[in-house]
Amino acid sequence: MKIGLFGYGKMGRMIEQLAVERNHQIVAKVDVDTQQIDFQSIDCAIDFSTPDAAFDNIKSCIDHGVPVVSGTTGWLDQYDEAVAHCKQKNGALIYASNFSLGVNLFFELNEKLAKMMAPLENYRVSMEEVHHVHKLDAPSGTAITLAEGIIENSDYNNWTLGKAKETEIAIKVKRENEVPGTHVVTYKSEVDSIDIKHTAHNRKGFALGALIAAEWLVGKTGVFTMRDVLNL
Ligand SMILES: NC(=O)C1=CN([C@@H]2O[C@H](COP(=O)(O)OP(=O)(O)OC[C@H]3O[C@@H](n4cnc5c(N)ncnc54)[C@H](O)[C@@H]3O)[C@@H](O)[C@H]2O)C=CC1
Ligand SMILES: O=C(O)C1=N[C@H](C(=O)O)C[C@H](O)C1
Repeated sequence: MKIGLFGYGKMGRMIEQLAVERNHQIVAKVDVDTQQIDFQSIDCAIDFSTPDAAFDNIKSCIDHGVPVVSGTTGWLDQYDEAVAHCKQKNGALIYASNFSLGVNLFFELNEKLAKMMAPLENYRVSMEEVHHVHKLDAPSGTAITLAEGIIENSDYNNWTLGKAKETEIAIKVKRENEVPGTHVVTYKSEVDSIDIKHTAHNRKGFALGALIAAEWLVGKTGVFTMRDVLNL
């Protein structure tokens, strides 16, 4: 497959490395200073850029008939517009806040646990996410997906970075050194706590998941999630 990388930073470079191992070709490396893009040469675009660049990148790929795998976080206020645009143009799009296979299993576990905990009034849920100091957005996209998974399966109705009201999930954000990404969901009562935790040891899992999504997406039209890709 001929891949166009949109964003040639930490993730773009990691995807390049794994893509070559999987016999793909990188035909475009688009970054902030790129002037011209040969869309016709691209079978699938993979966008790991910045919150303010992602939507325009996705839109122009769709406008040029190029399927897009989007991993950039922090742009979701424009997600519905991207979905509508993709459907209108008969394009192909997958967004995931986290492409790692482990995290996608963690998302499923989180929803199941939320359902089990919902009737137990003695427990309160909270979350913590830890990332490297270069990260532009907070909370992480993954933390937002986890919070949404709890909200869909319980009486909680919102998340907050501040002091949580009765129906809100408190998310604590930490930025430390070069941490690739750690997420913890905690249910705490007076007598005990239940924690579920995912720790990324490096960026390979994110990159592999994005490549698997790209391989799956080519030849399809529509808006998809990693649930579709992994058949969860
Ligand atoms: N969904 C997932 O599995 C994961 C998502 N991410 C997200 O991916 C994004 C990128 O992460 P990193 O590679 O660590 O960041 P990075 O800062 O290392 O790379 C981002 C790159 O995008 C470039 N860029 C800026 N404007 C651009 C534009 N208009 N078009 C194309 N490129 C542009 C920057 O110059 C930089 O090289 C972040 O939003 C991060 O949260 C990161 C890891 C996993
Ligand atoms: O910026 C990162 O590095 C990461 N971003 C994603 C997020 O916001 O959840 C995924 C992963 O945690 C790494």
